[in-house]
Order: sequence, then C-alpha cells, then structure tokens
Amino acid sequence: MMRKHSSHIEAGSSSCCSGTCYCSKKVKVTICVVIWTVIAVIVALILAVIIKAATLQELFERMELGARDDPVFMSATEQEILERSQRLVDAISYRTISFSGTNLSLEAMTDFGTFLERVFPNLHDSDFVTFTPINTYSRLYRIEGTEKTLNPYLLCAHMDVVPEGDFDLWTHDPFDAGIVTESDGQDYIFGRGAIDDKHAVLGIMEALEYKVVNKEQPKRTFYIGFGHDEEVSGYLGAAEISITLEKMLKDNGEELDFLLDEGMFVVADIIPGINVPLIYIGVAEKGWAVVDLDAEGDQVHSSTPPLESSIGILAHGVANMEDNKQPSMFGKGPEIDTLRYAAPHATFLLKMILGNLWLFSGLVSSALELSSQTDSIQRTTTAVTIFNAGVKENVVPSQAHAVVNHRIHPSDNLEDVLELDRENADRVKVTLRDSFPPSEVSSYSNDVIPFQIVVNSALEVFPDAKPVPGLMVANTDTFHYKNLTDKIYRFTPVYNLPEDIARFHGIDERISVDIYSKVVQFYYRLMVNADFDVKIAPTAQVEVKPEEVEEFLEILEESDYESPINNTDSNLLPLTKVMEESDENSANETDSHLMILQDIPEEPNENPSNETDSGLPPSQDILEEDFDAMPVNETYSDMLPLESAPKDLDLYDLTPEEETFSNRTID
Ligand SMILES: CCCCCCCC/C=C\CCCCCCCC(=O)N[C@@H](Cc1c[nH]c2ccccc12)C(=O)O
Repeated sequence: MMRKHSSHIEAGSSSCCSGTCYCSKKVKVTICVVIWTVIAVIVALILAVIIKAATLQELFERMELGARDDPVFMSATEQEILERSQRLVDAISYRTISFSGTNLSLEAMTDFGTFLERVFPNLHDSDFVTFTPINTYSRLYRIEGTEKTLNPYLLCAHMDVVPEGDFDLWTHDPFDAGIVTESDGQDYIFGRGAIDDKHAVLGIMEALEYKVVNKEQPKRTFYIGFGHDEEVSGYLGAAEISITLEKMLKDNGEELDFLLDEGMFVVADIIPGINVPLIYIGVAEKGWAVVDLDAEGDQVHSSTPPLESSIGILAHGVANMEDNKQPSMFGKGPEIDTLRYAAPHATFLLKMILGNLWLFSGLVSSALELSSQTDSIQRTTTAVTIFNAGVKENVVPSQAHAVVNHRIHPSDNLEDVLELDRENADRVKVTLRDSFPPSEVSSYSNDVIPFQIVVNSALEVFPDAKPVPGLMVANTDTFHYKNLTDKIYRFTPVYNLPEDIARFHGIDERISVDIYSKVVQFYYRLMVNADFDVKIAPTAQVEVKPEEVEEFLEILEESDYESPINNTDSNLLPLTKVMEESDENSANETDSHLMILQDIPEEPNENPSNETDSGLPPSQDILEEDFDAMPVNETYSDMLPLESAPKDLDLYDLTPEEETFSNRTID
C-alpha cells in the first residue's frame, strides 16, 4: 500500500514536498495549504506587530492649563537656590526620627515646627494662611483662595524620618552633612530625610512663602497637611489631620478635589529600552499584610541535635516562600498602563513588544521579574523582615519566629496570598497579624484635570520626561485620606536612577541641589496650575443629541484602545479623537474637554483679600525618647503600630468585603 501511494505521489510531486513524500496529492495539497497558511499568519502577525509598533500613539495628551510654553517660575538666582538648599540642610539637621508608634522624637518635632515658623515667617503671618496644629505636632494649613466656588485640594508631606540605620556605612553624617560635592561634580544635600520626605515639606513651604511675599493669593483654596509619624503608619498625624480636615471642609461647604502626597518620582533607566525619564505618578497604592511564622521543635542539648530543629523548619518554610513568589498579576492593575504610556518612547524593538502586549505579556512579565524593583509593580511582594530564635549556643531552641510583610497588588486578594503562604510554609504555623486592602485606582484619563495639573507641573520642571501612571509599591499617609477624595496622586519630582531608589530608608540618602530647585518650582507651578479655572467647563449642562451619542460610540468601537482597568476612565481617551473629528461647534456645546482646551487660563490673582487670623502652635516641651533604650530586637516592622492603633479607625472598621477583599480584580 505504502509503496503504491509513494509512486503515485512521486508522479505528482510539487515544489513544497520532496520526492520522498509518501502521501496522496490531496493530502499533499492540504499540507501545502496548511504550511502556507501558517507562514501567512506568521507574516501577518509580524506585520501587525511592526505596524502597531510604528503607529504607537502617545496616551497622555497634555491639556493646556496655562503658560505651557512659557511658564512663570519663582525667581531663582544662584543665591536664592543656595539659600533654599541651606534651609533644607537645616531641616535635615532636626532628628525627627520615628522609631516606633510609641517612640517618636517629639522634642525634635517641636523644634522642627518652630524652625518652619522661623524660616518661613511670612506665610505664618499671612492674612490668607491659617495654621492649625494637629495632635500638637502635625500641621494643617489652610490657604484661602479668592474664588470660593473652586473646590480645594490638599498637598501632603511628612516631617518624620526613619533612623539612619548603620551610621558607619554613611559617607557623611546623616544629620549634619550639609551640601556635598560628589564625584559626579554635582552638589548634593545629604542626609536622612533628603528624599523621604523633607524635600517635599520644605519645597511646599518655599513655594507658599514666595507666593505670600509676592502677594500671589491663589484663586483656589488649598490645604497643606504635614504628618509627624508617617514612618510608623500615620495614626497620630495623618489620621488626625484627616478628621480635622473633613470637618473643616464640611464647615466651609467644600469638597476636596484631589490630593497629592509623596510616593513615586521621576525615574530613569529603570526599563532597558526606554531611554527617557518617566514621570511616574502613583495612581494606586498596594495593600499590606503582616504574617507571623512560628515553628516548633524539641528543645535539647546541642550535642544531640534533633533531625529537624525549629530553626531548620522555619528556615525551610521561609526559603520556600522566597522561592515560590506570589503570582504575577501583570495586566490586571495599573502596571499595564505604566508600560503602555511608556511604550511610544521605547526603542523600536521594545515598541514591538510593549505595543503588542496581547502577544507578549508573558515575556514582559518575565522581564519585569529580572529586577526586584520592576517586579514589585506586578505582584504581591513577600519580604521576610524579622527572624528570631535561640538564646544560647549550646541549646537547640524549641521555638523559632519570623515575620513576613506582604505588599498586596490591587488585583490580588488576601485569602489567596495566605493560602500560598501556608502551602510554602510547610510545617510552619502561619498567622495573619494585620492587613489592609490596596487602595482604589485614581482616575488618570486625559480629561481629569487634577491629573493634568500634577503632570503639567512635573512636565514644566522635567520637560524631557514622559508621564506614566503606575502603582505605588509601598504605603503612604494617603491611607488616612481615602475618605476625602477619590483623586489621590502620589508623586514628588525627585529624580532617581535605579541605584538611587535604594537610598529610601537606606544609606547616603541625598538630593541634588539642582533637583531640589526643581522640587520647589514644581510645587510653585502646581499652585499656579491648580488655579486654572475649571469652572468654565460646563459638565453639568451638557446636552447631547442621540445622533451624536451614536456617532461617538461608533468611533469609539472602531478605536483600538482598550484599558484593562474599568474604573480609571482610560477608555475615555478616544473621545479626544472623537471630539477632534466632530463638528467643532457642537463639540463646544457638548463636551467639557474641548471647552477646557479652548479657554484661556488666567494668571493668578495678585490681590490678597479675605484676611484671617493665623494661629501659631503652642510650643510644648516633651522629652525625646532615647534610641538606646529601644529593645535590641525591635525593628521597623515591630514599630509599625497597627495593633496599637485606635480601634475606631478605618482599618478596623472594614466591611466584610474589605476585610477579605477577595473580589477586587479590576480587569
Ligand atoms: C516601570 C517602572 C518601575 C518602577 C519601580 C519603582 C520601584 C520603587 C521602589 C521603591 C519605592 C520607594 C518607596 C518610598 C516609600 C516612602 C513611603 C514609606 O516609606 N512608607 C512606609 C511607611 C508607611 C507609611 N504609611 C503606611 C501605612 C501602613 C504601613 C506602613 C506605612 C512603608 O511603606 O512601609
């Protein structure tokens, strides 16, 4: 049979099969068709990938908020820059260290408050600035705008710092280094708090002082909140500021429009193939869980060690947890838009990959995994932060204890995280100590004016950088402000290379004089840009004809842009194009976005009015707790006072859904 077939085939052999092929012509044709189809599909795929890469569109569309091409900055002579830098140096010299929830450096914090009042006398004496001390040490300012119809915003920062850690590893004294010229020839303001977060405290104060001195009362009211215990979770500072502010807003008939706190930054060289710095705005924040790990074994003489000690069992469990990471959530959270927004600025090869995430998401996820920094944006992280066992060299201990700190990705859920922990831990007992869920994702579509205000201000000081939304991988005081607004952004314009990121809570924390100058200008520009008159956008009076809706939907359907995140309004993006294509007049009547683009923003009002009293804080003498008195085993994680937090706070008032937040997928 075979042979018969073979001779038949040989007679009719064609180009795609060799003469040794033993199948019928029909089969052969089929094989040819299949092969060519596969080739055609591959070619089409490659073409599609290339075309997609070549036609990648910028996702962020900058809204004209004011003086885009010619922003007016604070004057900045060399002398002024030096004086501002020196004030940050002085601020760093206050050892406002948060050791634990019950061990704060309160005397230093009092002195720091007095310092702020001394070096920024005009704002503290201004008719339009009101200061309210919160819980004695935290600070809330209200800057009264001239136009009461505009909703206010909140600028946040924190005045406390983490301990310096190993003093000997610092190149310069972490609290007394001054300005140092480094080997790269740049001048740096060195010390604990330089990037976390005194540059923001001082930057905001510098900008406000300047506005007060120059009689630039803002149009829009805004608030400034400086917490004094952020580094130990903010239960005494931010939580109390939040309560007072909520009341103030209510009393004034205001709603908070948005808030900006520390968080992410300008980051360069973090993804090979993206050669522009990224203005990385944290639009969401991870959740948090602390897990206790306990192993038990026999307590015996070390000369007759057990087959498995408590330490061995615990070490095995912990190693398993590190080896088997929590799963990647790539594509289910803000990280996908980080890459989509960055894609147009990548090399062509990377554009092909990032422009075609439907095909390459697995590859991208694996690439992100190569660095712990980039990996942290795509999964729940697992950090073993405490490991304790044993009291004597010749006693095998019966107990071993470790602590793991998870930062939970917005699309992950606590139950799944714990289930994998238990699997990995093997014979180690896993107990959840405390947790809170990830934040909501704040809107970052192009028509969200607060997002535009933040990004525009950043672009004005970093014109060559490209804005991307993304996930804040750690936590901030914004946790306490979530009831005030749903537009929460986490960003300060510190410029970081990957190696600089290790300086947060690390060794040799520093900010260059040049970047600090940009920080100050950023806050100034933000105060100006926030005065952009949003009232003129008549969102409430929109009248859309049914035909127009249909037309919009058609064009929207044709658009290939899809955001995986429903609640970010990213899918509004094509509307911009829709509006550009549609009749200009009807667009004016029906869409606030275009109205905004066409309106001419005004410069800030220079006539202060509405004089109010400014209240200065009562100075209190409270002794700083002695660092040396800290128990040897006490570590940062021990210090986070979540268990000791007041039980009436949100954290403990979670709804059952929040408690498990098991259904929080946002894809
Ligand atoms: C493609 C781009 C990838 C970019 C990757 C970037 C990686 C970023 C890596 C590090 C970020 C540095 C984080 C700075 C955090 C500053 C805030 C902070 O220190 N928070 C503390 C303490 C804390 C504050 N509020 C709470 C609430 C509950 C628990 C702890 C805290 C912290 O997060 O531990």
